[in-house]
Amino acid sequence: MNVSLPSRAELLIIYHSMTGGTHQMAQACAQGARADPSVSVVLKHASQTDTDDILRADGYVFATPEYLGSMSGLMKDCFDRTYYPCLERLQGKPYAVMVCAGSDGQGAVKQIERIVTGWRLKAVAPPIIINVRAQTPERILATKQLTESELDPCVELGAMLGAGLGMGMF
Ligand SMILES: Cc1cc2nc3c(=O)[nH]c(=O)nc-3n(C[C@H](O)[C@H](O)[C@H](O)COP(=O)(O)O)c2cc1C
Repeated sequence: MNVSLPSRAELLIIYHSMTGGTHQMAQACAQGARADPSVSVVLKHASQTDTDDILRADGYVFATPEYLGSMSGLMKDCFDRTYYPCLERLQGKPYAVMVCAGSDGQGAVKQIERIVTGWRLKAVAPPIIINVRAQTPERILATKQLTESELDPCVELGAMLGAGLGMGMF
């Protein structure tokens, strides 16, 4: 007899990072979400994320660095490749945004919010921006090491999304 188990809700965390900060944020978020074993958590680099990944998921975290006042080029490339194939097919799914920035971060948040408004996604948490206080070329290009307390909000965001998806709350 074939017994098909109900499929687990999936949280897709899409990230890009050049000097490590956003990657750590995305990993912390995944760690928080994995506290709920009923949810499948997929952590994917933006360059490896395609339309099928996005269509399959039940909720999203978009994690990007802020570069030159906007999201990173590879994160934008991910939206460029998937925006129209996913249009009208994601209505009402929950999302959150995380940005790692040198001193600002608002530009990247605004851009992502505009794009996913087109997808009719539903924001379920305020954006998280971590500022690494990097404003000289040396500090900007240095590998980032975020502290546990800086990353705590990312873990909490993941836990909230994981629990919410697990319970079918969104
Ligand atoms: C080309 C470039 C442009 C940047 N522009 C901005 C910016 O407009 N605003 C800002 O707050 N930080 C800016 N930064 C700083 C980065 O956001 C910061 O270094 C952050 O750690 C990047 O995330 P990552 O460590 O995940 O790569 C810039 C960094 C680079 C390399």
